[in-house]
Amino acid sequence: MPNRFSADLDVRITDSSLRDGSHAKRHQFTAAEVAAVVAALDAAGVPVIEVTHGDGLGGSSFTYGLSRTPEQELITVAVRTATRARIAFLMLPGVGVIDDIRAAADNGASVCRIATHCTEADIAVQHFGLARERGLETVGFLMMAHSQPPEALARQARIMADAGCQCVYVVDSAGALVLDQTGERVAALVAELGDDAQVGFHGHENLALGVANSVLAVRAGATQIDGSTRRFGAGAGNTPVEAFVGVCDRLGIRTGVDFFAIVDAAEEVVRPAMPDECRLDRLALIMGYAGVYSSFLTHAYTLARRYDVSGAEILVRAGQRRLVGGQEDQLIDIAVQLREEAHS
Ligand SMILES: CC[C@H](O)CC(=O)C(=O)O
Ligand SMILES: [Mn+2]
Repeated sequence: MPNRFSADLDVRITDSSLRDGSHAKRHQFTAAEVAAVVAALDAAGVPVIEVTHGDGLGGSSFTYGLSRTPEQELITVAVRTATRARIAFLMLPGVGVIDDIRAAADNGASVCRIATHCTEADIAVQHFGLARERGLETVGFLMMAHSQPPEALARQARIMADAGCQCVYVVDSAGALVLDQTGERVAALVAELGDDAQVGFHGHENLALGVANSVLAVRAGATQIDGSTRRFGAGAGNTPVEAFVGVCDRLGIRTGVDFFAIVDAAEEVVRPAMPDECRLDRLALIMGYAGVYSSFLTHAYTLARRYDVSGAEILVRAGQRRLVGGQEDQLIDIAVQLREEAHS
């Protein structure tokens, strides 16, 4: 397997349970839960662990959901707990501000991941610049990557790489990419970026393809893969790290993560921190099928109850409106509209 970036690993895994899982947890992590999960993942050899509000730095708000514990406190606890793993944070320009990056760096996080909708890479330019100035490793997230063809994504990846991004991710926010569609997008980025930046893949389980899509991403040249232990993430959850590690072991792809240790961590440490299993239920499947942003799931459940309308219908209409991350307030509009239609 070609690997241009590391002698020891074919793929570097980033565990997103403590960031993407924040959506499923409605942002209610305690410092003790973060310490326990980081200790277990670190001991299993997970090289990078992401810790932030689900919507990234600055996400704690009425629109996205208030955090129980300030995210900078969680980052600090994670940094203090990890012995080998690097701690990453996510930020969406506009949800967070540049001072949030400075604070995360001051608190010891060392991987800065900047996420934009996959047609809007240019809004991240100053953030990559600052992160590199601060000596942070940089990662770019092109979200909702199913919605653009490979060539368009590659052009956006180029913008990120030119701004100082060291690894651009194809982010399947809706869990909507199907097998070769993943490989084609990753391959387009690899061809565009060459030695200028690595390529990564972040999958969701809404069509039950997280592991398969991730393997195809690796075969197409991705060298960084995201997952969440026990699938703890938005929608039906993320690519399960423990299953991906097991599959990689079987395929001879070196991840550096101990399969049995991560399986134990999933069962004994991560599961107890989860409010429920992340399920491939009706709403999650609809998200994958209709191409809807995974983090809309908890909002759809809440609004369906509040307005006594169908959560499935909210998500179908969100797909028809082609809503992107950050447009959570439009879900309220859809729910109100459904309510009015039901009573007219
Ligand atoms: C709100 C940010 C979002 O959850 C990032 C992400 O993980 C994705 O788009 O899948
Ligand atoms: Mn995600």
